Amino acid sequence: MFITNFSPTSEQDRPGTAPSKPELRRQRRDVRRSREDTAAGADGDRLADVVESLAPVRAASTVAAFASRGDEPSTGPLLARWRAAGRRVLLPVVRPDLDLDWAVDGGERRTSAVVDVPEPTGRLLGATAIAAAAVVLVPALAVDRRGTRLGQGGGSYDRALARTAPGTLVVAVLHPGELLDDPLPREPHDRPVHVVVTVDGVAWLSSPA
Ligand SMILES: Nc1nc2c(c(=O)[nH]1)N(C=O)[C@@H](CNc1ccc(C(=O)N[C@@H](CCC(=O)O)C(=O)O)cc1)CN2
Ligand SMILES: Nc1ncnc2c1ncn2[C@@H]1O[C@H](COP(=O)(O)OP(=O)(O)OP(=O)(O)O)[C@@H](O)[C@H]1O
Repeated sequence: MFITNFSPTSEQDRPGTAPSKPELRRQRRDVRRSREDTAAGADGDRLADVVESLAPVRAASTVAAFASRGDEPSTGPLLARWRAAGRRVLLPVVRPDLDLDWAVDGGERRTSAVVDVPEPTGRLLGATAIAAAAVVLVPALAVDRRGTRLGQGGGSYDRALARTAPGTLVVAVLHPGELLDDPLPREPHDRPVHVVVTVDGVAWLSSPA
C-alpha cells in the first residue's frame, strides 16, 4: 500500500497553475547541468564584449559583479579585463545568513565558507558598499520579460539590491535561452533586472528609476 503524502500538493501537480519558484529552480538547474559548453573560454570573452557594449558600464567608476562558477556564464575574462584596466569592481562575499558583504576584486579567489561559489579575498567593506556601484551584474537562473529574476533562492540579491543607489543599472548575466517569455512568479521583495546579457547580446527590459 502507498504511504499517503500529506504535504501540500506542488503546483507542478495542479494543471493550469504556474510552477512554483522551487520547481522552476529545479527545472532551470537541470537545464544548466545538461548544457554542452564546448567553447567556454571563447564565450567568456564574447560575454565581456557584450557587457562592455553597454554605455552605463563603460561610464561607471565602480561596478559590482560576481565571480562565476562552472555552470554559470563565465565572468572570468570580463573581471580580468577590468582588473587590467584598474576599474574598481566589488564582488560578493556570502554571509552565514546568505546576505552579501562586498570586497574589491584583487584577482585572488577562495571558495565561500557558506555556499559553493568563488569569492574575493580582500578586506570586507560591509553590506552597504554596493551603494557605490552604478552598475550591478547579478547571477540568475532565469529572468522574464518584465525583469523578474529567479535566483538561487537565498534572497541574497533581493537584500543586496535593496541597498543600491537610485538609478543603479541591474544587469543579469544569463546563458542563451534563460530569458523567458513565460512570466516568473514575482514577490513584493523582488527587485527588477533592467538588462539581460548573454554571449549572444543585450536585451533591455526597462530603465532604472
Ligand atoms: N557565482 C555566484 N556567486 C554568488 C551567487 C551566485 O548565484 N553565483 N549568489 C547568488 O545569490 C550569492 C551566493 N548565494 C548562493 C546561494 C545558493 C547557491 C547554491 O549553490 N545553491 C545550490 C542549491 C542549494 C540547495 O537547494 O540545496 C545549487 O546551485 O545547486 C549558490 C549561491 C553570492 N555569490
Ligand atoms: N529583504 C529581505 N530580507 C530578508 N529576507 C528576504 C528579503 N528578500 C527576500 N528574502 C527571503 O529570501 C528568500 C528567497 O527569496 P527569493 O526566492 O526571491 O530568492 P532569490 O532572489 O531567487 O535568491 P538569490 O537572490 O539568493 O539569488 C525568501 O524566503 C524571501 O522571503
